[in-house]
Amino acid sequence: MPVVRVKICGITRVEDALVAACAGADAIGLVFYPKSPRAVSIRQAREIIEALPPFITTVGLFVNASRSEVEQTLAAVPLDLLQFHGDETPEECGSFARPWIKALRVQPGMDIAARVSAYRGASGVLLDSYMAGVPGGTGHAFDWSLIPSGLSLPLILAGGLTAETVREAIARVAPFAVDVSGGVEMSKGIKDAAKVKRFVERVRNDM
Ligand SMILES: O=C(O)c1ccccc1NCC(=O)[C@H](O)[C@H](O)COP(=O)(O)O
Repeated sequence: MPVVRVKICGITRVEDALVAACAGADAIGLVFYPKSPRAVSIRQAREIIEALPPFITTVGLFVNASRSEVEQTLAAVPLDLLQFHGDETPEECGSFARPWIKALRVQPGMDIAARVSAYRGASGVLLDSYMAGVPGGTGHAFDWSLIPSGLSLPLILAGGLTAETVREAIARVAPFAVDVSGGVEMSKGIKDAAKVKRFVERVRNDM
């Protein structure tokens, strides 16, 4: 069975980043979207990244941010990968000389394969739940049967995953990686160490 990578998104505290790293997560997500309850400042982001051990990918998440906002963040924070979670075009996403992934929010009737193909410069595509007025971190799953097979980019599955559902999700969707936020929290932006550990264990199929 191929290894499924794990990203723990919406990290706001050094201790939660360390829990994720020690649990075996491959990546952490830092939300640079001021309206999010999980938003981090430049200073917070730097402190979190400086505390990390090596080999953990740091992902900066943006929602329709201006070019200068992204550039200022990149100049101050050592991010490995950008995640665009809004209406950014492929050209905008690819204009920062940094690897990037694009989040798409799945709705019935959407031509997922065509939307994914449009972002061909991406390192991967993250499929997330659609909820009107909420750009991400909804805590809700979407209908995985809508995902076509043979997508042209590595698939990162997100949306309402928990330790209880992630094995079924992997079995049904066979993603390259899974992404979780709300399912490993005790409150918005505050991760629950036991849930983080359990989630990663379940992905690794250790328990
Ligand atoms: O977390 C947020 O508040 C957020 C706000 C705006 C855009 C994206 C956001 N989060 C993205 C994620 O945390 C995940 O990539 C994904 O949406 C899964 O979240 P969840 O359903 O809570 O597991």
